[in-house]
Amino acid sequence: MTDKPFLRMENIHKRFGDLVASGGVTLEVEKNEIHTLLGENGAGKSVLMNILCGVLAPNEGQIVYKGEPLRLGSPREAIRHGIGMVHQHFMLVPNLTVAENYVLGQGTPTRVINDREEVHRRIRALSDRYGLDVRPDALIQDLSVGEQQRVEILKVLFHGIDLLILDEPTAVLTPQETDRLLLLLRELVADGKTVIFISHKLDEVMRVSDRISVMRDARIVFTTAASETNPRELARMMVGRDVLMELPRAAVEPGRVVLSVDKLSCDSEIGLPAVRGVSFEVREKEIVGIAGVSGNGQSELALALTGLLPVKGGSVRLDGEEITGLPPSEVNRRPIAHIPEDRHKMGIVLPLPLTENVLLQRYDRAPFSSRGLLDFGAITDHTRDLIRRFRVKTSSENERIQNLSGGNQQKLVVARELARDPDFLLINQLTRGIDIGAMEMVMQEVLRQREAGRAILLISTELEELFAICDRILVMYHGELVGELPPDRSRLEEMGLLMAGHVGEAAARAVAH
Ligand SMILES: Nc1ncnc2c1ncn2[C@@H]1O[C@H](COP(=O)(O)OP(=O)(O)OP(=O)(O)O)[C@@H](O)[C@H]1O
Repeated sequence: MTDKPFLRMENIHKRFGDLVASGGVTLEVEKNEIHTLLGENGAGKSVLMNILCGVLAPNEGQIVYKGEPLRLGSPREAIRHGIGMVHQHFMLVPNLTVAENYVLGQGTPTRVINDREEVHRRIRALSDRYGLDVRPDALIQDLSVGEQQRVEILKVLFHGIDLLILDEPTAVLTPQETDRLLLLLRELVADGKTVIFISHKLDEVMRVSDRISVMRDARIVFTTAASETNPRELARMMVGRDVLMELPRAAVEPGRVVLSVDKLSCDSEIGLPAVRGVSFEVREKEIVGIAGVSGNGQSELALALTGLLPVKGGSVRLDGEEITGLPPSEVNRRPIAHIPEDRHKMGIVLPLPLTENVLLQRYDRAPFSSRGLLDFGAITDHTRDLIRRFRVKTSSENERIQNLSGGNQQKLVVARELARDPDFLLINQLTRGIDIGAMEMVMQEVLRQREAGRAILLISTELEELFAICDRILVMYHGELVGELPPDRSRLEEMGLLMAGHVGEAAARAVAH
């Protein structure tokens, strides 16, 4: 046993203009461990990992890997050294098969690339070994998010990696998929691999990690064995203060009905029944939650409410006006704000600066334009105000939004939508990718919207988020609303039963309350 670590990133500096993303980071990772990187949004976790996998070059510092200095010119070189990364946003080509995607990564010897049977055989063998359920000839576009995640992981294994980096792999997974992934990571480590894991979810970090390092302001400030810490200490190390999560809620009486949905039905994009006759109302000064395992019609419900998916039956009324089936451009003229599930697909335009992303769908409205002319002063002032209020980490309002960290992109989308002054606020996954300190701030902002009289529908797979801010929670299962519960943590078990479709059992538990 040598005392040299498996990996040492030493005094790593990375600057983008004036912005310091790594300010002299030193990180040591031992062979055969799961080492978690924690830190606030924009702390520099992804940048550091992008340096380790050859996507970015550091300005200073060195990497020593397996006792040798490592200089990487590209991800391909990193893969050749056995280092592979699964990024926050999947990098698969949707209209190619799994096997075709794998051989696109050129780290594989040419002989194998040319031998389709051999590629398929290796994929099947790895899939069987780790129970990944990946079919080599499946088209990526036909796979669920969880399946695509497994395809990404198997891709890295296919290239023979020893050090696997996963950047927020559980952000879009269901709790069941997360459990499965965490087990897989332990199996990989038992098989001699080493894992670096990034997540904002402290419970899973505590469950899976051997050691944990916390980044703050572009540096590592704390490294510990998981067995010697707890979520509270980790939160404090990340954010620099205690994080409460018990948010003060003003007692307000719900007012008039703002959104009224009656027997609404719609199909999914591939034509299967997704929402089956759901009815509910959302009133002023009320946050109504929709809980459910993802894939039970919640996404389609959000799209149907905003005109992005055709309605098959039923009606949607906003402020008493029938808006069922209106095209998105018309819905957008109504006082609705929408925080979408997938910010990259719907929330933002990556190559545009923050100012123009704030302006999306509002370029023809005061205060951003008057008499057909854009008022750049007003746009800049408004964007700066959002950046300040929501503590979005960016070098300036003119930065392209793609250069912001994932959590900071989400904060900007939330800030933009809350500032629209809507009557009805539709939120599908509020805190996806957001760190725990910012999560508290964002949830407080949503509560403020409630007090200001908005009607809010919060669709979420995060039960903690729903319990923290909702007034009542509806549970969706197989396209139907199967129950309603108060946001009372003692009813968690009932909620779990409803989410799994065990309506009768849940009703039996409810009698006990
Ligand atoms: N290509 C780039 N150009 C300019 N700035 C960048 C670029 N890439 C990253 N940054 C900046 O570097 C800082 C660190 O970003 P990074 O993505 O590493 O954060 P993170 O810790 O992974 O955050 P999150 O938890 O939100 O994913 C951020 O302020 C980000 O805006």
